[in-house]
Amino acid sequence: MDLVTPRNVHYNAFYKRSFAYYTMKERIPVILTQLIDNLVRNKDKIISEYGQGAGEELKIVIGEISKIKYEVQTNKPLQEIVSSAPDIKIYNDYLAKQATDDGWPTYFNCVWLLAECYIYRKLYDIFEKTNTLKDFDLFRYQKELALIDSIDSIIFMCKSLSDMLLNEKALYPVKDMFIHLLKLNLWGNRQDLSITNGVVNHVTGDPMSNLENLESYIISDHSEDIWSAISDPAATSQIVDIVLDNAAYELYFDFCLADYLLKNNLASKVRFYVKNMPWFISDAMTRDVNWQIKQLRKHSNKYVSLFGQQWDKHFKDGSWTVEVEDFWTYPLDYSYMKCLDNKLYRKLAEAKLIIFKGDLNYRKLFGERNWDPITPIEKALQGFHPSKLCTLRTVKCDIVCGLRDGLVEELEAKNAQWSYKGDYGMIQFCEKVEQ
Ligand SMILES: O=P(O)(O)OC[C@H]1O[C@](O)(CO)[C@@H](O)[C@@H]1O
Ligand SMILES: [Mn+2]
Repeated sequence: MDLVTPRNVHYNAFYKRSFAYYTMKERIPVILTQLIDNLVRNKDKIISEYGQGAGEELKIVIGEISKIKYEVQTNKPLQEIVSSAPDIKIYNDYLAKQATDDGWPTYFNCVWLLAECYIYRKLYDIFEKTNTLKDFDLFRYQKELALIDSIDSIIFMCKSLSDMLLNEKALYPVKDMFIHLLKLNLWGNRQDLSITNGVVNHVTGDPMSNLENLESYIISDHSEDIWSAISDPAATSQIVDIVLDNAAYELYFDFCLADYLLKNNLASKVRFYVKNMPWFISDAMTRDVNWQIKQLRKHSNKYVSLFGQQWDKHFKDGSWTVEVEDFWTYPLDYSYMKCLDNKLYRKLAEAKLIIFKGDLNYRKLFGERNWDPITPIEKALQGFHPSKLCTLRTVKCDIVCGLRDGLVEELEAKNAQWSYKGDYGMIQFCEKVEQ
């Protein structure tokens, strides 16, 4: 039995020495069990909001989630999804494409990205098929709790940034502060809820004070190149696109970075791309963005509420927008975008810089293959070059590229599972490559 994913091949839970295997074997069953527990625990709350009929439908929903768990644990084939939702054809066609002479893909013998996305898509499908719970976001309570549980750190940050972002007093040279904010933003990605299997961490302390200690954990740092791109006086576009990842703590830092871009004329418009369905537990949807702005705006701490008001204004006057696109919840890596969603590809091409947040975006950018870690980023993007782009990602799985020769071996010698916990960060940049 092969244990290790061959070079350049897609990750797949078939290879036991991979995070894909660990995800299917250990993480997904725990995540699904916790989901069921949460639904049972919040049953009364859900019924009070969605009506009596929701009580009966919750039982069906719970049965369906248990069925997915059973099918993962017994390595069943990923069946076609029966639904008229427009993205389902993409799923079913891609599933059919993965079928081999050995048969249909199964959870433990399938491209990892497809298997994991399929589970989240199936979960949404269960709710879509109800009468009363179509709009219910099964991860909503966890996302909301995540903001409440990180508010201490957010208060610290709002106070520290108030001179610069509320009163427009320069504290540092523009470039230095941009790079600080980039790094704070990177570490915000540690707080995703799927790596903790849905458990919300209490985040405390001043994030600024820890920044220096974390410097040695950044294993690839192209901050200088990102600065050059964002401050390029010859740039013809003043749009910056942020392909969001997680709501709550991470989203707070996305707002800080975006505000800084506006304040310093590094952008005149920031477009935030959200998910169109509940996704990988903590990923931000439109509702999460609106809810978060509202919570900040009405917070009792004066700095927090001033920021909330300012950001609300950015959305109201159109300098910030929330963009909903279907592609982000397809089971496909980004090399498919140009062909499959050329409109989105061209939209991204309007940006001066595209910022991709988080681990899942990293997997999708680089095709989720077992690259030699020194593979140049340009190559690993496999033709995805809509504009200048960067990724801010804490490492939560084995996919890496663009690293210095020998680095991964050094990290592995320290801890064989160095890449699994989000301890390390990567800030990588790629120029637009003309094709
Ligand atoms: O929120 P992020 O940073 O995309 O992280 C979530 C990802 O990390 C993992 O836990 C490991 O890659 C995946 O399950 C998931 O894709
Ligand atoms: Mn996420």
